Amino acid sequence: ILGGYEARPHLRPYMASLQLDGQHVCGGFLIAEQWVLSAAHCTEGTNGKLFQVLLGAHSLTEPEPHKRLYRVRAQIAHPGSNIHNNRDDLLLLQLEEKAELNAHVKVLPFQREDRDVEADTLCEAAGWGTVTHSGRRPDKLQQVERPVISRELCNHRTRHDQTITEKMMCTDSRKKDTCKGDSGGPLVCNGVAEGVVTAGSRVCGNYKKPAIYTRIAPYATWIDGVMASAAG
Ligand SMILES: NCc1cccc(Nc2n[nH]c3ncnc(Nc4cccc(O)c4)c23)c1
Repeated sequence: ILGGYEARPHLRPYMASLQLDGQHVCGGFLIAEQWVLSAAHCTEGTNGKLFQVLLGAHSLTEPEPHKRLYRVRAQIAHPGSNIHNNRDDLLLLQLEEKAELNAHVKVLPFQREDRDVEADTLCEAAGWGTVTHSGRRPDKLQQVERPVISRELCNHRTRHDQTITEKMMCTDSRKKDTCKGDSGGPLVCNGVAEGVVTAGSRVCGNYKKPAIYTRIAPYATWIDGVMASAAG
């Protein structure tokens, strides 16, 4: 997160850190007791290795009550996701067991009504992604508030030039923005997860490249289907 600030500890008890060999790679969030939603692009370069999921954390390194690392039973990327574009950039992770819910570990509801969030709506992104252009990584969860911009503006030829589909949304990226390692985290508007951070052009903090999110509502049926079929 560029231009943000340290989150109030455990005020975002749904936040997950997707880790490989103890290293934060991507964000994610708890959508059900045994399921975390993140971004398919997060599996790039992981060589098919399964993530471990850190829940209940504020600091990535300090011991904290209710902080716990979960093994992953399955990672299911949306069938439409691919390395060449940002379309269908969603990843479902089934935890080895149900997460123990408490004050620091909670499920975040996601939007099921497929209607665009109005432009200028203030939403929040949070993550343990880089906090400087030189790539400094924070130990504690960061957050930033960003206004939604219209798809029309985001698709302008000087911005993302007609690549933003009706299954994506954008926020202004002037100075305050998501960045490397924030992918997979939720964009929360009025307490509901409306989008999942996708890297897009990978540019951070430049108003010419607004931040892009995969809207969740269009994928509610897919998400429910995967969770139902793997249940049991
Ligand atoms: N703001 C959109 C967004 C959301 C999520 C991730 C991203 N960026 C990135 N995702 N993956 C990356 N691998 C390498 N570099 C990256 N961005 C980068 C790194 C240093 C300085 C800088 O200005 C930008 C990214 C960008």
